[in-house]
Amino acid sequence: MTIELRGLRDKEWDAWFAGLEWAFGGVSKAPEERALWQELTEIDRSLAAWDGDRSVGSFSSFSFRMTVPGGTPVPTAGVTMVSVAATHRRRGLLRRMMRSALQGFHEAGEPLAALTASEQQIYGRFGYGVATRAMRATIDTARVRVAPPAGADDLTLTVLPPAEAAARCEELYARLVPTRPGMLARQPGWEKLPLLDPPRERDGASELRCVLAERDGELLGYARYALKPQWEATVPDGTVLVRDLMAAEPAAYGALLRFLCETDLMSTVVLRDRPVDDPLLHLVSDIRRCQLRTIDRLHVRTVDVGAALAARTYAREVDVVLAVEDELCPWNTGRWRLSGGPEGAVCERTTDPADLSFEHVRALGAAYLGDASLAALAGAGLVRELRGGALAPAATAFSSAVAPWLPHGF
Ligand SMILES: CC(=O)SCCNC(=O)CCNC(=O)[C@H](O)C(C)(C)COP(=O)(O)OP(=O)(O)OC[C@H]1O[C@@H](n2cnc3c(N)ncnc32)[C@H](O)[C@@H]1OP(=O)(O)O
Repeated sequence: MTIELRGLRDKEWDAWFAGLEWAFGGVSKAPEERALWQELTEIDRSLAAWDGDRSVGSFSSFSFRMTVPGGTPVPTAGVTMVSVAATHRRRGLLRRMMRSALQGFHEAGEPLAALTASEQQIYGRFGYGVATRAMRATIDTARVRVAPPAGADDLTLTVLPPAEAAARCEELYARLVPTRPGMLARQPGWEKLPLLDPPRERDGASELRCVLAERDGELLGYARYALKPQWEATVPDGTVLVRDLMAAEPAAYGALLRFLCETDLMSTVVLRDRPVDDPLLHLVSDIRRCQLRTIDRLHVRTVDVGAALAARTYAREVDVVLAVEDELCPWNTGRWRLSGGPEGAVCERTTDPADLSFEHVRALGAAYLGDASLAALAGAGLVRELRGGALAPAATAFSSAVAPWLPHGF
């Protein structure tokens, strides 16, 4: 039977989203979360696959602006809500939707696409590389101390319901977005995402709380967290579950981490979605008792190689010819001269011989925000040095002083 692929219509959203929920295990989202995803869905960027009157595939994207090295926000298609019904899987439906979407992003002038994946192994074949990683720390606070931060004496900490502080937290978040490649500027509606706290999903934990760090009334950091009390016989053994922690200065960061780690009756603090260069690595007394784990987070695809490479800056002067092969986005295939440095760059087609070859376009996505080093990618055979001496300076140029980071999925 022929599967019809077409744009989603408003009135079809429920059936379309129900198909997505079923593909993700069949548990419906809590009503408030479902309502938020409906509000956030950009209908005109959503694809639906129909087998007769049955919705058998979903695909959407958000019109994000992502911080790239240099701090500029760049239009980025945030691929999301991807599913194919179990009855129709592995017949190329996702590939069809992806091809059609990438063509659309290209025509709309969005040089980048990005996603957070349900399974890491799905998207490399479509040219997405792992561009940011997320660190999780499970801190044994009975053994681990956080040193008192310098400059924190005049900070005030206040705990209150997250909704009461939401507007001020969003303001601080917006100030921090340009400071890390990978961060996404939040559009209207997105500020509700970190506040979602459906009671049925708390699994024995408290409702969310927000702790603010302020100096003379100025907000310098915040953390949103829940407490999960537990007792081992008569010994308190609770957990602090940290949803997010953002700080504009080291003293505020240190004060918040110390506050969370010193919560009475709690013996574990779990921080998820931290950058891989999180300051906690240097503040805790015993890193081995923090059970660090790193996973892939943001997968990035260069939809338009020339525009994408020209949109970021480079850590040092670079003048290099890159050879790219791109089956899914054939407009990228060819040779590109990238020249520029810390102030900006241009990237144009050339017929000059290539210095570096990207054996798979996903390597370009992995290196784009500065997380994966070109040298490491070359070590894995994904980048090839065609002119001796070209790799090392290009690897330095692509690097980022701070680890790229996205503190949430979408
Ligand atoms: C950004 C996001 O929204 S992430 C969410 C992704 N969705 C889910 O995980 C929900 C559950 N899974 C599904 O709905 C489906 O299995 C999907 C969407 C992942 C895949 O859809 P399909 O239509 O089966 O994929 P399609 O047939 O186009 O496969 C294309 C290729 O990807 C491979 N592939 C697809 N899914 C997977 C997977 N989960 N693991 C490994 N390989 C996969 C296929 O084998 C095929 O490989 P090939 O190019 O070598 O032939």
